[in-house]
Amino acid sequence: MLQINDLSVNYSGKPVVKQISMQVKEKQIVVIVGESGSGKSTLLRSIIGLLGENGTIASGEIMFNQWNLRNLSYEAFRKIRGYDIAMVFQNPESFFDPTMRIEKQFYEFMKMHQDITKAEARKQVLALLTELQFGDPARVLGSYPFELSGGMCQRLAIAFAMANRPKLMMADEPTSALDVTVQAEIIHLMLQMHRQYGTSLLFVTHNMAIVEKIADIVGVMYCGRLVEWGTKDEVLYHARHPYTQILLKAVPKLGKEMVEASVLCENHGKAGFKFEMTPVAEGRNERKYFSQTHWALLG
Ligand SMILES: Nc1ncnc2c1ncn2[C@@H]1O[C@H](COP(=O)(O)OP(=O)(O)OP(=O)(O)O)[C@@H](O)[C@H]1O
Repeated sequence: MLQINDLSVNYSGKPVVKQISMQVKEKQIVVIVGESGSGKSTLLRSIIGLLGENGTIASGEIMFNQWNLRNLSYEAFRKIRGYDIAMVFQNPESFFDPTMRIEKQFYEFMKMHQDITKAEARKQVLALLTELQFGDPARVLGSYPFELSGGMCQRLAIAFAMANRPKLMMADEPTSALDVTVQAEIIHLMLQMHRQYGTSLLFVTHNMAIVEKIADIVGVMYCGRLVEWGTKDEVLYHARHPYTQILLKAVPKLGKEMVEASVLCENHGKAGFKFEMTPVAEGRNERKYFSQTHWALLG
């Protein structure tokens, strides 16, 4: 679905993303990790065509289905953005227009891509929010962004991104500005979208717990390069690049002193998340131990 070949990106002539090749297949979840400043956000922004004034694609191609996104006109790109490819950003509050009620913002967005009436948009959005277990969707639609919490705004931003049922949803650290319980809710919501609609996800995070929880494929960026690429198990348990090995070692140590957490995340929505902490016995299955412990770091 998304195929990137030999992509290099500069800011004011300075290389920031260097010769990256990667792909996201249908219904796949790809997670990109890497140190701060390694170019993760720039990679996502170049895909969606939002590099800003001083950013340029120096070489390479970005194929999305039949389109080479580099060659598209502004108008053609605008049609794909928000319809076939959607993006969720880090700070939910800045995503919405503070002067407009949420309902109007959904309508304005949806009518950019669909021939739709206000009433039909409202019906569809109410159905979507109900499906996503928003309590009192009508009240949410009637609110201004400042009347909603950061977590609610981010969940809405995801619903917003899903309003046109994109094939690919990209998310740039969508949880880092939120508290840990809400972080878990956001991940749960994205997984729900993925399962329900088969939406592919391309996700940037610093949080290895999220990698362990959701990734099919993991890419590791270092100094603008994609230095590791493979299935989650390949990267987490058989990392080849020294940077990945260091990154994994830097994750809070898995020792006897750590606790295991049973995360009842599938029950989320009604009762919220619960973390049940019990001591870990020595010799326990390492994979399960890793997964649950790290996921617990979210909470
Ligand atoms: N608009 C810009 N103009 C000039 N340099 C920029 C711009 N945006 C980012 N950079 C620089 O490009 C490099 C890559 O930034 P980018 O935000 O893509 O990294 P990142 O891996 O997403 O980092 P983080 O994890 O901290 O968000 C950094 O050195 C950053 O300072």
